[in-house]
Amino acid sequence: METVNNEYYSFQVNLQGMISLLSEHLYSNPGTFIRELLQNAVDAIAAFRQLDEHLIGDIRITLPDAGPAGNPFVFQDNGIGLKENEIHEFLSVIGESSKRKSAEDARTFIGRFGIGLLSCFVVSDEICIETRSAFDATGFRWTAFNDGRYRIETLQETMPVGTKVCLTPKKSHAHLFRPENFIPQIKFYGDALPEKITIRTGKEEKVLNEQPPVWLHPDTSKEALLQMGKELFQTSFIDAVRLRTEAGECEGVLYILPYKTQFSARQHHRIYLKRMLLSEADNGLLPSWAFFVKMVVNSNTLSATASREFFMQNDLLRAARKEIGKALKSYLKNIRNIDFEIYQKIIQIHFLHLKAIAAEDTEFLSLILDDLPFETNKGFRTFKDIREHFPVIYYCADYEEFRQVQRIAEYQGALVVNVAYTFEEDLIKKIKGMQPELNIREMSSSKLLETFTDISEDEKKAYRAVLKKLEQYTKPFNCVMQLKYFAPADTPAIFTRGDEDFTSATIKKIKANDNPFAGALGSIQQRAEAVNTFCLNMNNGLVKNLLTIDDDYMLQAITEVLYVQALLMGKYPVSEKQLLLFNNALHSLLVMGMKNFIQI
Ligand SMILES: Nc1ncnc2c1ncn2[C@@H]1O[C@H](COP(=O)(O)OP(=O)(O)OP(=O)(O)O)[C@@H](O)[C@H]1O
Repeated sequence: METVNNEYYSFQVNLQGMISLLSEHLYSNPGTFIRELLQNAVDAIAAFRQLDEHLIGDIRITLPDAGPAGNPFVFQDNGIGLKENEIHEFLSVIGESSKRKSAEDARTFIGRFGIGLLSCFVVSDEICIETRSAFDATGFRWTAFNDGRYRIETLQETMPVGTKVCLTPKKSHAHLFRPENFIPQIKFYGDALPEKITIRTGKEEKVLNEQPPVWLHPDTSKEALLQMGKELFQTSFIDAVRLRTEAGECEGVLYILPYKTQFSARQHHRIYLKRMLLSEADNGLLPSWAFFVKMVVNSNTLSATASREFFMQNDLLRAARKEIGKALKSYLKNIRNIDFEIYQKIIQIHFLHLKAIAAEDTEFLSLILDDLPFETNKGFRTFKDIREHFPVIYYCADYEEFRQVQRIAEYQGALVVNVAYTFEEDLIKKIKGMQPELNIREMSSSKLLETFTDISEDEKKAYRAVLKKLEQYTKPFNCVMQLKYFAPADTPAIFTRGDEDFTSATIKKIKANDNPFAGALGSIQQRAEAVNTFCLNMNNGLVKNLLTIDDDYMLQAITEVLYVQALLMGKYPVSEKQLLLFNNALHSLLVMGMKNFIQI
């Protein structure tokens, strides 16, 4: 293929377009220039420190005065500065950076893309930089305009080694330079920096980071770390765990939250890169199961993306995450022996997250299993309590199933565990494998129904008349009457809600399983959609006697009492109307009893 006119052309960069791209898309907040200036100053000091290891970093910021004749905005460092050729090479070429000459540079410097300085154009139409290199006696002034022009002058006056950035705030962004906005931002990004940051407003001068961050000091007590966590996140954490990784050279503190969190909840953290704040998002440093943790952490060797708001998702980050996960697990494994009170608090609040971990870690599971609480039809119980008190441990892996089954199980005195979360089902199966001596069985409504036996054809004939009467009594409650044999015999009746039990779905399921019981359920299926079921237990002596009673008045009263009693036993809400019915029926029975009418 031939080029038109046999010529090559160069791409042109529209600087205004670049600025708007950076300000509106890449950098999420207009205060980004503060972070970029700070980071350039820190990098310049780090570069100088390679020549003079005793250099004490000094960053001085002057905020502009309100009046037109007041101080301009100046951001000054005592870093390595720039020679004239470096000004042309690095400052004046977008995308060029002096910080990626060697592999070692990535360890030393935060910047690498050569675009950070452009963020100053978001807040100022002009950038003026005075700089003197550590290798030069002369200083230079570089003035750049947002239309792409720049100018270099030799400074007549002497200046110390370092760099001074002067900006003239745009009217629209002048508020960002006011002390009340600027100081919190610079503190936010620079509170952990080792370089001294001094800020001057009017005639006042103040050092912003006098104290080094306590969380980076290895001798800081747990109390002091907790206190710091409280100030930082306004939360009284359960515990503070020191953290150190080889990959990414991370160092910091993991805080255990004192409240329950959702699995999808995103926590705010404080993530630093080379001691400058990078982000409050977790950035993939925490394992996916660690939702109950907040962290303050600094990494010396992970890499930031160009937006400087995230870490690059690479192998090093993954290795660091693995180490953090390991450290957290090892803490959880040990805390039981170190501080049982803290351990119990963690279990009580974060058991769901711990179960998720235990489902994948057998050693961890065996350590905490007995203390883990499970939701059962008899309330929350620890596994120890469950295995000690119930010879058979039933479980339901589906919440709807659990809701259906728990009531019937309740009548039968059985214990059913709700393992609706996927990892809980995995967990219970794992426990089954680990402790085969335990009788752990899956339960479902269809399985429970299978334990109910229909009455015989002869019995149906014999009880047809009385059943008709009973149906009339329960009709106002939208109830289907049934006579079945089921355990335990001392439960006279059970109630199940139409949408919970004998639904067409359940019946379909039983049919699909080729269950011989399905035929017996056929008649119910037609009425199944909305109606409730009131099922009398033919194993129960009282029920058997009830069916032989001739007195309609008494038959109705006993039926109504049994009905409300079944509601109560199944933990269904009892309406005022039903309670009134119960009282009236009981009253009738008492009256009849007193007249010595009851002979059962
Ligand atoms: N305060 C400073 N002292 C010395 N050199 C500086 C200073 N600020 C900027 N520079 C020079 O200007 C270059 C461009 O700076 P810029 O902030 O645009 O990008 P960077 O810091 O290299 O990379 P990044 O875009 O990742 O921040 C730097 O590589 C550095 O050589």
